[in-house]
Amino acid sequence: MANHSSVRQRTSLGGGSLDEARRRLVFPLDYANLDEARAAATRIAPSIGVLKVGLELFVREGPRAVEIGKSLGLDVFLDLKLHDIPETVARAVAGAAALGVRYLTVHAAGGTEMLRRAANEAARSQDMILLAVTVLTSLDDGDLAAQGVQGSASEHVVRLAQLARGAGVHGFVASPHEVPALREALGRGELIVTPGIRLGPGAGGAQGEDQKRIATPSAAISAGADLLVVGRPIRDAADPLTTARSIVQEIAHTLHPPRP
Ligand SMILES: O=c1ccn([C@@H]2O[C@H](COP(=O)(O)O)[C@@H](O)[C@H]2O)c(=O)[nH]1
Repeated sequence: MANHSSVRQRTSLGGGSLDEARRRLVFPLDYANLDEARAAATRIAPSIGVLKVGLELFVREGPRAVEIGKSLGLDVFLDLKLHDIPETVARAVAGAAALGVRYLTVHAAGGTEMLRRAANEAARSQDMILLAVTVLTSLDDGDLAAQGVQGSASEHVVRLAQLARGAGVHGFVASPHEVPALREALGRGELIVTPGIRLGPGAGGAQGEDQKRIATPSAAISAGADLLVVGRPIRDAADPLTTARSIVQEIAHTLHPPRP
């Protein structure tokens, strides 16, 4: 099992300003087929650190989607959000490790035994980092109340992250809003990944699409996030590469503000 601080260290997020910022940007290959995904990945590759393969592409194309990132020399994040009985999840984690992915997600809500089996299986692979998805960024306090969850999304995120850490998971997916509470509860050594990133002033409310807990890249970095997942703001931009580059600049300036 990975030790307390090693997961964040293993991502090597330090280094030069622009290169460090680039390595923190995760681009989801949310495309309908391999050709579209490969074309987009090839175009955007110089400005990102990680390619994320999610349900849409993996369900259609399977492991060939993972090969896109590997062939471009990028870390691959397999975002399958596994949530099933412990035996089934453990065997799926072993399968993902065999594909050579760097990151893999499971749902923290799967419970202690499922998380423990997943973490043990992930630890067999030297390179794979298991991430526990806490509360999806598309949910807010009202959605959680409708599911019978007591308290705020932030409280639930911390509760689930603590459960996952107790089971041996040291990386977490949450919205930028919960990062300060997670850092306070878990310390600096854990890896925190934040989707729900939106650009510009609209990030305060209007431009979230189905995302409900959103923030700008600079707000996420200031809050203490390690990796930022930015999908549609790049994918659907008129010029995706320029948009990705400007996000990298924003991350770099937030990490290392220019001296006055
Ligand atoms: O809580 C979560 C967990 C995962 N995601 C994934 O991140 C991207 C976000 O895409 P956008 O287009 O930037 O909204 C997407 O692949 C999700 O499956 C998430 O959004 N929230």
